[in-house]
Amino acid sequence: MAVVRDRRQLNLRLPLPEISERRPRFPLPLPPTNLPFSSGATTAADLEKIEVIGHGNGGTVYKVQHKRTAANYALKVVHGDCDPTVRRQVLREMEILRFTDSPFVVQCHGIFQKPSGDIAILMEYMDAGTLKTLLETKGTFSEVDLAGVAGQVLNGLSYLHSHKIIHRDIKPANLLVNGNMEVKIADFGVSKIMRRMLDSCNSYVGTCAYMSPERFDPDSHGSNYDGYSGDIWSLGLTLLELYVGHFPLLPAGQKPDWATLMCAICFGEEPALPEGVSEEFRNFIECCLQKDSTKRWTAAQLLSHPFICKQSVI
Ligand SMILES: Nc1ncnc2c1ncn2[C@@H]1O[C@H](COP(=O)(O)OP(=O)(O)OP(=O)(O)O)[C@@H](O)[C@H]1O
Repeated sequence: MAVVRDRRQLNLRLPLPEISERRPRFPLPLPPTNLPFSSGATTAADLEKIEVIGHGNGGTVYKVQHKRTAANYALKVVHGDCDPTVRRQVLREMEILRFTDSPFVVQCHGIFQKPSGDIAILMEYMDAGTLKTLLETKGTFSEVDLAGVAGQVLNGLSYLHSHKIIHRDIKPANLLVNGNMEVKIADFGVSKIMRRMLDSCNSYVGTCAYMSPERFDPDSHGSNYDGYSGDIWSLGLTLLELYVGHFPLLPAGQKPDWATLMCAICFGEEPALPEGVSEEFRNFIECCLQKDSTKRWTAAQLLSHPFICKQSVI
């Protein structure tokens, strides 16, 4: 991780990706404009760094406060001289975040670039951490809580998939939570925008523990799988992990190495739920974790599953 320098003089002149033939043609809404940073005259000097939230592959995320409004935000800062792969991931994340506008996807409030090339993405601040940290600090989730989580993530995935965006890295650490227990999808560094109907989605990116069998071993599952169903597999594993308290394809405490994961995901039994769970939850998880991706339900279909619908009418 590169040393973090002072970036108070960031300005708002970011050369956003060129409109080209390969840009998506779908009418994604632009981010809302009623933001404290919508004026080109505003600089990142208006933000005060409060603390470091965490470090990722791509840089450092700070909690910052807007001096005039006292509103809190998260600022992800990435060095201009970072590894080219990391830079590509940040640009991809920017490209997606600046277009998406859903209550179930973390909101982007602005993008800054320094002449040095350092980039900063200003996002809404999710003050309760991630589903991973909640699992670690508060323990496993009840079925009722999981139905709430699943409904929100499915709404986010349904939005993304309807705009031809595949997340490709759904896991507890990439689902942010705020104090109202609102869950939002974040971290689009390895996502893919399906620009044309025939785009294939078989590249090996994302966290392999949550990868679907067809992504792990595309040759055995046909090389042109659509990718959307891979997000559903990852969601199923995520929910199961939040329920049982450990990565569900391996015994508790076992560290997953690549070969063990490959065997568990591609050749192991379909992940099973423990005794005592409701029939709705068991069936919901089965709909997500079908090894045959063509049998997996879509995000839109899962939103009508009794496990989700039953909870929303209680
Ligand atoms: N909008 C946000 N609000 C609150 N915390 C955030 C926000 N965005 C990211 N974080 C937190 O900041 C930390 C670093 O995030 P970042 O996205 O840079 O890396 P990562 O997801 O941990 O790892 P990587 O991107 O390398 O997979 C994580 O703990 C993440 O949960």
